[in-house]
Amino acid sequence: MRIGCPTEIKNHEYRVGLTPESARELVLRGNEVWIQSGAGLGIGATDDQYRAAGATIVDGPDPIFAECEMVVKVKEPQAGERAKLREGQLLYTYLHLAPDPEQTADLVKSGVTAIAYETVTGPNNSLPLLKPMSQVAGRMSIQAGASALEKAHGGRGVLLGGVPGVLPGRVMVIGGGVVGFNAAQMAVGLGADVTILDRDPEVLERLGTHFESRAKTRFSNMANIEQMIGEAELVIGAVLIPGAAAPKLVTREMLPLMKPGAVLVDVAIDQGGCFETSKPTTHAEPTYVIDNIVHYCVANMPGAVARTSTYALNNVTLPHALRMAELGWKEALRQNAHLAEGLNVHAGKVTYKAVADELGYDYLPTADALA
Ligand SMILES: NC(=O)C1=CN([C@@H]2O[C@H](COP(=O)(O)OP(=O)(O)OC[C@H]3O[C@@H](n4cnc5c(N)ncnc54)[C@H](O)[C@@H]3O)[C@@H](O)[C@H]2O)C=CC1
Ligand SMILES: CC(=O)C(=O)O
Ligand SMILES: [Mg+2]
Repeated sequence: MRIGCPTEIKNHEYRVGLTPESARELVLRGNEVWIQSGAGLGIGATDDQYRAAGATIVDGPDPIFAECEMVVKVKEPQAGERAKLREGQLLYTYLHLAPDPEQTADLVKSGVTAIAYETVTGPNNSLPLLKPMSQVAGRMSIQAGASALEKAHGGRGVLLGGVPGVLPGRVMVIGGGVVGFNAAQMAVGLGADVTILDRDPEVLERLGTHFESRAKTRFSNMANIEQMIGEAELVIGAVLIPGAAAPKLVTREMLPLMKPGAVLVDVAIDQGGCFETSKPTTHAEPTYVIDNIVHYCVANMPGAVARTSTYALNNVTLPHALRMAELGWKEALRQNAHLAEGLNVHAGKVTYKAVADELGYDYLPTADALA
């Protein structure tokens, strides 16, 4: 199969879909790999490293979109990229369609077959192609929040760990999955006063067993969120209903309950955000202030630590890419029900139920798309 990897063009996105090492694995199995010149520079990978791996370097993205059967990326295709997608082409990347009607309409119109990393499943309801980026974003969320809490950045002027004689800052993590767990780990490590809220009793139990007395857990409901929001210096939004738009758990009316200069970090912004006042920001301008509350809502947080993130992402995306290259996407999805969960759009139809429901499309079950 001919597989192409263009340079990412989203604001401050430095990751790349294929590392030179991944390109080599694909080439070793008889595939042709085309890499846009410069695509790897954000992780320090040169064109020569890709050439040494057996890849072909091409100028600009056009040859890749025009002539490759599978396009491997990181972030959702931007408008200019979507215009280049073709019927029968396979797109393998993060999509986050539920909060993104424009992207969904363009993908449907293009006829492309699109597999979203974030809805590919694994055993025990896990999301293995989202997990490494959630680990990165969860850890980064505390760094980002700590920085936003500094006075010069609009924050309350609180050091999360406190100092001897002064209490630490209070961190409230809403959603105790991969992002929430990693955020809590970092916050606990800094010495902050940490509470994690989730609505899944098994998740709460796991967190309680892991953190013991180093972090508190609490059931997530409106009463508890409303009561705790007034005490927190830093609130991390880390909920997910797979494939669906995030529920709004902190409303605009709740902001006056918060301490002036407190910080909201909405990691769930890629699924539309779990705070009513969240809107996507970029690494160039990551924060804004509403009602004295600092909001950080960067939708591609892992792009800032591109090297770590790209290698972590390739570790989990490559095995499926190799199988789709070997078997063709249809047969690979027939043989692997977890990968089949990744199919979001095919030949002009939405094939992921939560996306179809959210955006009002007819839903084509994946089984029908594979028939
Ligand atoms: N902004 C960024 O750069 C990045 C964003 N993300 C996003 O972060 C979000 C979280 O991802 P993961 O932690 O991997 O998901 P996950 O599935 O591991 O965890 C989500 C947790 O939210 C909980 N939850 C659902 N509804 C809730 C509610 N009403 N109250 C409290 N908890 C609730 C679930 O029980 C689950 O434990 C996703 O939207 C993901 O796409 C992930 C990586 C990077
Ligand atoms: C998951 C996601 O949105 C990211 O890694 O950018
Ligand atoms: Mg997006």
